[in-house]
Amino acid sequence: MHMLRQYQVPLQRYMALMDLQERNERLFYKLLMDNVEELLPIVYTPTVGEACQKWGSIYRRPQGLYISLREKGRILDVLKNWPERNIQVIVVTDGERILGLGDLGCQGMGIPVGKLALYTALGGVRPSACLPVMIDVGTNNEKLLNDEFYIGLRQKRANGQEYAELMDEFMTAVKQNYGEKVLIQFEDFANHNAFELLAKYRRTHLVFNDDIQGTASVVLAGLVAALKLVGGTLAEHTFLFLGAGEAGTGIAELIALEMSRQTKAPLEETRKKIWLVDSKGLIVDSRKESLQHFKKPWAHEHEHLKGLLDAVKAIKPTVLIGSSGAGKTFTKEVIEAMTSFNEKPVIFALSNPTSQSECTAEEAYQWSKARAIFASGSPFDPVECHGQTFVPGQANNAYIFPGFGLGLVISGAIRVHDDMLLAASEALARQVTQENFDKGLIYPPFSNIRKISAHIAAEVAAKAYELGGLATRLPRPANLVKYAESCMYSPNYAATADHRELRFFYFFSPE
Ligand SMILES: O=C([O-])CC(=O)C(=O)O
Ligand SMILES: [Mg+2]
Repeated sequence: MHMLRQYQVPLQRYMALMDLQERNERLFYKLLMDNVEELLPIVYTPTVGEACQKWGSIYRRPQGLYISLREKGRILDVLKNWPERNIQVIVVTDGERILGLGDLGCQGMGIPVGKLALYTALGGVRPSACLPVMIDVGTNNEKLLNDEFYIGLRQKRANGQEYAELMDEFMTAVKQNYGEKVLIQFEDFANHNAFELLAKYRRTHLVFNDDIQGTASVVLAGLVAALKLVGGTLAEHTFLFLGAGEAGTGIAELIALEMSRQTKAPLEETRKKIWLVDSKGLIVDSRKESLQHFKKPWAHEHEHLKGLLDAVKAIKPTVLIGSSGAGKTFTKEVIEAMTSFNEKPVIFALSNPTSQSECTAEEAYQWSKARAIFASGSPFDPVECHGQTFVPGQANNAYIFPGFGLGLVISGAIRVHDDMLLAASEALARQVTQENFDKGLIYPPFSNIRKISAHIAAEVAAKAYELGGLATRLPRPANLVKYAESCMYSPNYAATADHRELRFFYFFSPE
């Protein structure tokens, strides 16, 4: 840590950490686990975003498996080249929508690498059981296509049938090579592919879309916790989203589902409490014909309004959620409007990395006269405002996916069910202590994440057992929290450490 801290530039810390991961994986994880709050912003958002933007020019080692269009027809062979056989979690991207940074092509590999580092550090999945995959179908990013250090295919993105066939070959090969209990996490695909891939493979594979489902679960947990501070039930609140893509519609649907469970009202009714704004304005019934299918359920009766501010003034939401990937869109006027009709406006600026955040923590607290309940996707430092210190929450799917995946792995689950997302969400919300609430926190600190993940894993596994046939690890362990904890990788040197590491250890140790 002393050496890392001497680097002033976050990207240099990132590179030093990636070198350490290659050189001494165990020490890398020990460091990450013991200093999670300090190192998360390096290994993960925001720094990982910058790393992806510069991936080609900081490249040292592959770190994961690159599968390109040129391997079409041979993907199974390519998978067999990966040195580890016993894979439990794959994070795969095609790089088309990396965080809120857009199409970064092959350089998006940084995201699967970072997510899987968190699977191990925060969720306790063994490092050797994690496989980062980049499906390289080209990029539409001109700057990258002309960049001498770009490492991917220099062509425009394949789409349509060619794309679908490549993905299908990959999905089939994964199941053939690793069996049906391997978890495939889709990450940072563009909207037009993300929804389709999830719908297509959720019935045949163990798949989880982190941007749709993970984000939904973490935000619902934060909202449930926020209700303790603002009062009322979910159904008594009105929600407005800026951004109607994977995150926005995913969160909206999970909120509607939870409302429907609580009030017994049908989904079509509970959805009406939720409004979405996209790049063309408020989503309303008169736009229905031209809307993409995942936006249609949110086209309620209302006159069409073009801007966010007009929508805020007309809908008067109690909760405002930014999920558009576009930074600086929660302006002073928008936050002041939210504050004019809410005692405590709930404001979530979810887009990543920090540069794409809809507003900063400081802006949210200043413009709301310190009344906002604020959370963001990327971390912000505590803010001094009106003589008080506010610690913003980090509504990031990193709270959910490591524990969620662990729960699937330890129960031997073969499918993901929406009820598991609600269970994960409840488990996370339950981990917020009175002490946290007293400080205005709606998420527990990341320093407790291993314990939080064990609880999430236990609830997800419990659901898998409850939902008959989804869990294949039998018999069901009696105490699932203890069982989850006992399964978690820890970076200690055990007596059975492999020879290479032992040699390394003895050579350098003074004894
Ligand atoms: O990676 C993150 O920090 C959260 C996420 O999934 C995204 O922004 O796409
Ligand atoms: Mg993502």
